[in-house]
Order: sequence, then structure tokens, then C-alpha cells
Amino acid sequence: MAVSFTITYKDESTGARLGLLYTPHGTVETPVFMPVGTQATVKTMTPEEVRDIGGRMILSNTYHLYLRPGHELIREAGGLHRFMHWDGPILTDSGGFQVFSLGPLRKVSEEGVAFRSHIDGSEHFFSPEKAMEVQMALGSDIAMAFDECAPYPCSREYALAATERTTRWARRCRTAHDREDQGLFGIVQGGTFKDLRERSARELVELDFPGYAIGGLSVGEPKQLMYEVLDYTVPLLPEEKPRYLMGVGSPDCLVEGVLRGIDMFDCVLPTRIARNGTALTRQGRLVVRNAEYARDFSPLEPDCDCYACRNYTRAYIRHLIKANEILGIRLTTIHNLYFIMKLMEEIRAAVRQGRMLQFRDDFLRKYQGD
Ligand SMILES: CC(C)(C)OC(=O)NCc1c[nH]c2nc(N)[nH]c(=O)c12
Repeated sequence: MAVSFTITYKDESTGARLGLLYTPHGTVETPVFMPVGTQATVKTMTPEEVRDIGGRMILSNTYHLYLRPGHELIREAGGLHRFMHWDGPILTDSGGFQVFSLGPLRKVSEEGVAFRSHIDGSEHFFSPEKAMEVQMALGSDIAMAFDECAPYPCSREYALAATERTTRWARRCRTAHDREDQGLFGIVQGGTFKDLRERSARELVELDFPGYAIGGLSVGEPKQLMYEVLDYTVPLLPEEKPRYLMGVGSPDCLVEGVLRGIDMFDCVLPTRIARNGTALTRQGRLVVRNAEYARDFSPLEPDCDCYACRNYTRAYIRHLIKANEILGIRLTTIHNLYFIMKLMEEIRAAVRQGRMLQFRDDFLRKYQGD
């Protein structure tokens, strides 16, 4: 088995659990947050810096790496781990979501998706088989099935068609995928329709994947609706296999997701908002580029012990951001990723000590933001 999972602790009062995810490039404690490295880099961070802030497993994107620099080039480089100098586990998303978020630039058929590159407008075609070929060339530890992520909101008809196609494509991925040292996860779709989520989960569980993602959430629906979908979808998945909530999420969603039995998360939030000078703190977001911080000589977050908070002030980081100095983005990125990794560490400790509900209440009382 390329990828396997062991539950090490189950919270009896919530769906939360602790686990160990075994991959060819190492073992990861779950619940785990994966920093996003879309184009084979966690933006502005060296792999050593990602590890220093607590990153152990990262996500990269099939769609982007296929378009540039190309999966064949990365295969020639010895695979994605060697190409980007990251020796920990890597999960690659299949591109399913990316080609659907290209909007008018794409045309869907049963065979796959024809789309134009967002880089140079060139025409391309992605099928489940192509998505497998690319991910096998990249050599990630976990590959994702090629799915159709329905937008929100969408009609039941649209969600039904997308969910049925997602299952047919999942079968084709299962057939096409034959790299022994790479796990393939199925992706449950179904929009916000309970019966479609049940059907998608049942059909994918029959295909016996080593892990299951819940896709099509955090696509603009209210958070309460996302939690409701999780409440009835997570129990449909095999308890002994990892559950990955794609594209999630903000600190409050991470806490709520763990409570509902999610083991893996990824989100661009901490790295993306860093690039426009917004820092995550326990009280919510702090827009350090705002004038109010011009003479604030305290750290981004007073009791944070990340490299940025130990050595720099809000005033200095604000100055760098305003002056378009690259170090400004690097420091906010270091802090934001550290904040999320520290939160995951505290969540795992709270689960272990059976006080996850108290942790949720305490954290959300202070955290005014998303
Ligand atoms: C809008 C954001 C990206 C925050 O969330 C989602 O879209 N959430 C859904 C999502 C994220 N990544 C995926 N990959 C794949 N294959 N399929 C998906 O449904 C998704």
C-alpha cells in the first residue's frame, strides 16, 4: 500500500480523531493542514522555511504544472520532490477543479474537458486518463481523481449530471492509475444536495480508494451550509480511511472541520492574504498595511514565537509592504503559515485531551473573522 492511515485516538463526544498518514515520503500526524504550493513552490518560502514553520505535507497542482513547466520536464528532473527540493509528502490536485474554474475557457464532454491555457491561450484537453498520466509523471505521494466540481449555487440537474460524471471519471481514473508508490484518492461531489452526496459517497466507496476527499465545498456557500453537508457526508465515508476537505480553510473552518471528523485540509488563505499584507491573529485578521500600524512597534501578534514576530514590528512590515519590498510578503507568509500550523498543533492536543468542544468555544469567541 503506497498510502495508509491509522487512527491513534478517537474523541467520544465529537467526530474528531487523531491519526497517522503513512506515505512513501514520510508519516504525517493528522489532522493536518497542507500549505499550498500550486506551481511547485509555497510562494516566497524555501522548503526549509516551510518545514521550520511546521509544514510537513504540501499540495501542488496538476493543471498548473502540466501547463508550465510540463510534467515531462518534471519527470526528467526526477519527479516533483527532486525538482522542488521538498522531501516530505506531496499531494497533487487533479486539475478537475482548476479547469472548471476557468469558466468560459472550457468545454466539457464525457471524454474530458477542452480548455484554453490561462497563460497563453493555447488549446488543451484533460481527461481522467490525462490527469492520471500527469500525476504519475510528477510522482506525488497522493494523486487526486479527476472530478467535476459543481459551482454554488447550481441547479439539482446540474449537480446530478456533475456528480454522475464524477463517478464515471473516478472509475476511469482507478483503471488508468497504475503507479504503485502513489495513492489515489476519490473526490465526493454532490453540491448541497443530501441524496446526491449520499450517492456520490456510496459509488466512490465501492471503488475502494485508500482515501476520500470531499470536494465542491467552500465554493461560496454559507459556512453553516458547509457544516451541514459535512454532518451528513462524513459518516458515509469509511471511518478507517483519511478524509480530506478540499480548499478549506480559514481558522474557524479548520476547527469545525476537525470536530466533524476531517483529517486533511488545504487552503490558499494564509499565503494569499499575506501577499496583500493581511496577517492572521487570534482576534481575527490584522491588515498590517493600514495606516494605524505605521508607528506600532509591536509584533504582528504579541505572543507569537514565529521568526517574523520574534524579530520585526508591525511598523516595519507595514513599511515593507507599502514599499513593495519582497521581504514584507515573506514575513507575513511566515507568520500566517506558522499561525495555522500552531493552530493545528493545538487542535491535535485538544482532541487528545478530550477538550475539543471547549477549545472550539474558546477559539471562536476570540477569533472574529473568517
Ligand atoms: C473556492 C475554493 C478553492 C476555496 O474551494 C473550492 O473550490 N472547494 C472545492 C475544491 C477545492 N479544490 C478542489 N479540487 C478538486 N479536484 N475538486 C474540488 O471540488 C475542489
